[in-house]
Amino acid sequence: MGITSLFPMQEAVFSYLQDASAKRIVGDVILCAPTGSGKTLAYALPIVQGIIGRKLPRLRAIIVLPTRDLATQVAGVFKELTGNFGISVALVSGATSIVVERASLKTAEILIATPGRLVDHIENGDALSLRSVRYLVLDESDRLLQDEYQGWIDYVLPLLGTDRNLNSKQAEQSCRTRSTAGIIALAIQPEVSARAFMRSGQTSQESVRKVLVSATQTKNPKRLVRLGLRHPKFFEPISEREDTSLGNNYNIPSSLSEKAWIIRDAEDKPIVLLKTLGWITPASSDMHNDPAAQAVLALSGTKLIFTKSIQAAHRLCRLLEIFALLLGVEGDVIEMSGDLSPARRKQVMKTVHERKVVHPNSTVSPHSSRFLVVVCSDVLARGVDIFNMDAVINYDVPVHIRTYVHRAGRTARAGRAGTVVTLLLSKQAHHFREMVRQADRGDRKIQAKNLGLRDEERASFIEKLDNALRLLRRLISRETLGLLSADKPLPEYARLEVCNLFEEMKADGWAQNEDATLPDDIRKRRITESLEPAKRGRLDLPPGDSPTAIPTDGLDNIEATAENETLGGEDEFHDFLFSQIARNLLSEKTRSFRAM
Ligand SMILES: Nc1ncnc2c1ncn2[C@@H]1O[C@H](COP(=O)(O)OP(=O)(O)OP(=O)(O)O)[C@@H](O)[C@H]1O
Repeated sequence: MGITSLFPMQEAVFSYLQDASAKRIVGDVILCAPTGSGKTLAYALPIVQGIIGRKLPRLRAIIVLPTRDLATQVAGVFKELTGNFGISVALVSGATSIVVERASLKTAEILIATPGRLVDHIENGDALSLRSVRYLVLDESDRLLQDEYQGWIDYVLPLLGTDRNLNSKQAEQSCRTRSTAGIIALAIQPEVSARAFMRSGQTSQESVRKVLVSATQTKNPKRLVRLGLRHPKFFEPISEREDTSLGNNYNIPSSLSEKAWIIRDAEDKPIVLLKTLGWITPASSDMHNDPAAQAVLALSGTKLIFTKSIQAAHRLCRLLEIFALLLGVEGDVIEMSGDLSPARRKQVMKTVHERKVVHPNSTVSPHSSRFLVVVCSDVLARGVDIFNMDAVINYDVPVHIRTYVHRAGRTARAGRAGTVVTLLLSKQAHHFREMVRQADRGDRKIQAKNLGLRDEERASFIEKLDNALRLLRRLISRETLGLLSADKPLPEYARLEVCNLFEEMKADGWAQNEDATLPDDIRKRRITESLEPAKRGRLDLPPGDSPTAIPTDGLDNIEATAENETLGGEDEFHDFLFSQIARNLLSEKTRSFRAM
């Protein structure tokens, strides 16, 4: 693991939990610390410490995470920590068959689970005794407390620390009643009722400590109350602000540099992205005056590009694959989204962690000077720990500040430097500014710049972009018709088509690398094709391919995203309720990690 000392936040949480366990102090924990600040170890260490030396192997801790990928990641951390102590860690997330999972439950002392799979195992009466459970951790708690997941809480909570023969239907019923009563009481008379509510109904869970972990803790009282927290202890970073009663719920690492490029014309967006990636550079004479020149990130290294949907990620990935060939840049572009098969996702994650090349037709071996660009949907936005991520680019603006915080948090982890760049259309800039302002981030600033293309630049590049988009359209169209696998790297025929654009691009000086040549496999194939027209005909696209609509920036309709970005009235109501609870109940709140 290579960790020599603990971060202050980890020390604070560790010593509190150790002390509280030793003295049998009742109290749950709410940990709200920046992305990449080591929250996993903060709760994992005290849990493991508490189990070491226990003679009877029993299930002592359940850690719940919202996705399979995150559960797998956290299970890895626990396995590393417990390796030398013979503590059994089980993972139930659907990553392996239910039979294999069931077998692992028999001896499990620490269980890492996704909510659905956890309920499945309990419902099926699998070898899962919850009687000795002492910790319930909700990692990414705000996500786990969202509506679509809440069923699992109602189901699991009443069973913790009890014999499992408690009728689950009864338990569910009692919990529902309690929650509804609680929220109504809070709304009417926050101070008195909520205290009484939090004290009540804890009979079955007295011995279970709940730990809520996120960089963006929920402020929604309805969601918090149903957990029946007891004397919650808040851990959050020191705030300079006077009014800290609500705490800073959106934590950004201090080593993160935040930028936003405002783009006037939607169709310039892909070109601005290429510039930001350092794939195309402005003429050297412009370097001092052109803001784009200062905007460019280092070409090498690993970057993560977020798009608004699975489809958008796929299109952008394809487009970048095409441009990587056209511009002769040395690196790899890969896609990561929920649409990929589990095997492919695993392979991509391995690649990202190891920074290796996965494309079978990639000819260059892994090297630090080669870049790796991962284009993804929000599947990678939360919790995923990628050690060597140099920058995050929001190609599509995030629709909520929470999403912004988590996406940005994939870089600048564990005190390292990192950059997040958000590409904004002029129309979106106002909303984005408002969203950031409402997040109440103290003195943090996002460096914003207008970043258009000069007319001559646009004139010279737009034709290449059009050609690339035409090729992209045909690719997508073939995938839609089921003639191509969207799960594979750029197919052969598309790479051949790229040849036709390549020389043109190079002649016009757009190639990032002056000496760029086509990869050998394409060059050889191209010569063969030109000698054998019959064969070439087979590779060409059918004439009837219908183009897929690619509006505005040439990729998708961005304006639709901007319109969806509003904070609902319900959120405001919950914010109000939460503020009441926070002021009235949580006076024990820890204001700094050190001042415990
Ligand atoms: N004390 C430490 N010293 C050095 N590195 C550490 C330390 N603790 C944790 N790390 C490393 O910091 C990285 C981030 O840790 P972790 O994934 O727990 O962050 P997190 O706070 O949960 O982030 P997120 O909110 O994004 O989920 C990991 O690679 C981890 O190994």
